[in-house]
Amino acid sequence: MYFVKGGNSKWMATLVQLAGFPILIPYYFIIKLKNPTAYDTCTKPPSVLTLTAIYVSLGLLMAADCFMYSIGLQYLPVSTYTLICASQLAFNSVFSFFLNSQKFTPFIINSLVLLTISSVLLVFNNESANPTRFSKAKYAIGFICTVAASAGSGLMLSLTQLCFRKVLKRQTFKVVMDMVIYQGIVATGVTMIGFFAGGEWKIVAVFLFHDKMDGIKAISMLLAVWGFLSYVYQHYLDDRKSKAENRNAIEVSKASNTGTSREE
Ligand SMILES: Nc1ncnc2[nH]cnc12
Repeated sequence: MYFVKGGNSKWMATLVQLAGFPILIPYYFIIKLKNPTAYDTCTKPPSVLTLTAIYVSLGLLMAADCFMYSIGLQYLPVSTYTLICASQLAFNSVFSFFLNSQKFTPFIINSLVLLTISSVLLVFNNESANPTRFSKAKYAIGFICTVAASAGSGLMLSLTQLCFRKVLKRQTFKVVMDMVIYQGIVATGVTMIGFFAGGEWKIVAVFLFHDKMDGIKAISMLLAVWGFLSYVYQHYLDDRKSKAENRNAIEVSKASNTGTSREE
């Protein structure tokens, strides 16, 4: 809406993607008062230097990512942009495979194939996509930036998970909230510097947008939704399996306890 109605500041568009994190701060303290054990940890935390390095690098990655999303939003129609963004699931799976040993099951592969096809279809669809607003070159820049941003999102999530596993070694409420808030502070701070240093002060308010939906976009959207559902279904199966395994483990441990007490 902002760009369609004449807004021109990429920094401003980036800022609105990032600046919402303070809404979590009251929740952070309310939970602390209500449930102090959510903050308990047994292991020694990493040094301040290590934590700072993690928050700053992930914060910078997040700011760069949102800036590229802003370029994509500026040069692409919203439906095209949104469909390309669906590829972040695929990127997330690939990075999770390499960084966090996530497995590729048939449902995940199905999801990846569909999401990739759905995004690739859009490359051939730039004729009808908002023909008057931007040139082919800008469409290409928007496309590349949105794909790069989607890859960046997948990378960022996988790196965050890697940090939780290998460096922070915990996933308590506090550790997760610290990550979200400090990463948000770094990303918002960097973006504000860019906004003021770049001199992009003038903001045009916008209220409405209209975006055409044609045949290829509809098919692309269908594939993206199908791919996404496949991905969600795999997670549902994983969740069910892990719950069943937990139940079995509890039953086995109960049975072995009963056996031991009878022998005694
Ligand atoms: N994951 C994401 N997808 C699309 N746009 C975004 N802006 C910030 N994060 C985003």
